[in-house]
Amino acid sequence: MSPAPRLRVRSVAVDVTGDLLTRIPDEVDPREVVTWLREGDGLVGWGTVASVSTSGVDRFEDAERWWEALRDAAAVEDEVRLPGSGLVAFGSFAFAAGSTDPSVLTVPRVLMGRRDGLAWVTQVVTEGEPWPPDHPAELLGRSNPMLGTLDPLIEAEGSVPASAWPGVISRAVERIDDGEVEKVVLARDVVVRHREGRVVRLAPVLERLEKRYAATWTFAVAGLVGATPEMLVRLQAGRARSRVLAGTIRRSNGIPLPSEPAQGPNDPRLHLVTSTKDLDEHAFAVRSVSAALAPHCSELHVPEAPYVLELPDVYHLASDLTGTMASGATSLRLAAALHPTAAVCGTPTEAAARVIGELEGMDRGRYAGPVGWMDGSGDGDWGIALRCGELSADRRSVRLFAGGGIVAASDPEAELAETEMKLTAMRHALGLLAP
Ligand SMILES: C=C(O[C@H]1C=CC=C(C(=O)O)[C@@H]1O)C(=O)O
Repeated sequence: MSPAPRLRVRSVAVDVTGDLLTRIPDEVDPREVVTWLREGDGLVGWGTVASVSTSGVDRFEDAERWWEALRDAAAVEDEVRLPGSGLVAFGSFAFAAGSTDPSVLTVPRVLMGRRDGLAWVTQVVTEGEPWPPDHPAELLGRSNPMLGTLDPLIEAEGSVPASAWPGVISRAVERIDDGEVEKVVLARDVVVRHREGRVVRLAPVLERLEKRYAATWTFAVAGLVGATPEMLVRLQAGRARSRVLAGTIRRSNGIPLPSEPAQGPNDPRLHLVTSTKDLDEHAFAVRSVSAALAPHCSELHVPEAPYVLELPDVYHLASDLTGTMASGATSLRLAAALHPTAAVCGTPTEAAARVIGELEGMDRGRYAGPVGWMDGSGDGDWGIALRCGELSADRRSVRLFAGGGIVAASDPEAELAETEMKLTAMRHALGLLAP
């Protein structure tokens, strides 16, 4: 593991209107773009001033140790003092300890933030490096004229062809019937390439995700890009929150949000909240999150019943858990304690992870792992990397992922359809589907 450098950090309040994504310069390496956005607020940055790669079972602890050393050595001038100002690291962690894809914590050179009408720019240099010549506000005067232009892409099958997916699900249902697991979450991938073999630009993809999926967290970290509706854990001023999702039904049509009026007995939302299969799937996920959060909290509120979260393509069963922290753990440590929840792995966890390894036929990489950011106080947001794709090392292709929770009552064809619905977010953002 590389030693942590000494950093100088300054955050300055600025005026900014419009989309933060328009400020990402086109010449920036797409794997160095970092984003965490929701409804226009959040963080957008680029460049790498310091980063660490970790792997294996200690990937979280090693990253946290590096972060502590970096933070302790950094000289920070922060006139903003909001969550996300000052020294901030973005992170993305592999789903499995055995993954060949490294986990990453990275500190961007430039980070723009906006929160409740206040905006700021953070710049970071290493000790001995000069500050960039431009005033931070000048960064905000620029906008990328190529942002609306999508790259021409083509899609190919991933590790397991779609036609073979129902067979994989049937094998999972057999393992459930045999009593090996109660629930297992299985995922598949598809690969998207630049038609002309060029680098895939991420900023236009992020812009489309942010516009269409306003209720999700649009993220980019080290080439992993997506719009996740699931918050693994948010830690802010001693309060921990988690949004648990599991249980999905397709929206009947593309009626725009906000909430459609009830459509009577055929309303898919009604079907979802009364479906034993989905409620069971959801209950496993809530139990796994509350069991992992409870040891860190003096008080934990777990809702008795889920609500329906509405996204443009699907409805999910959702539960928001809130707790008062007692352990003093950082947001990253909490994310490590919670990962993998039964929303992305299964129940019991170890047996489900084994079944995933045997049936999926692929390395998930950082899909379904924690993704997010943390500031110098340890507060931060860690989502679960869903509805996402990972840019290849040569930046010319993106692997998209989608999965679903399998329980005894799961229907293999319906599970294939569910992964197709979940792939819609990235396919749309990449321009593979009509608007
Ligand atoms: C595993 C995924 O979704 C999870 C999150 C919400 C609903 C899920 C479900 O209903 O199966 C999954 O647990 C995915 O999007 O790839």
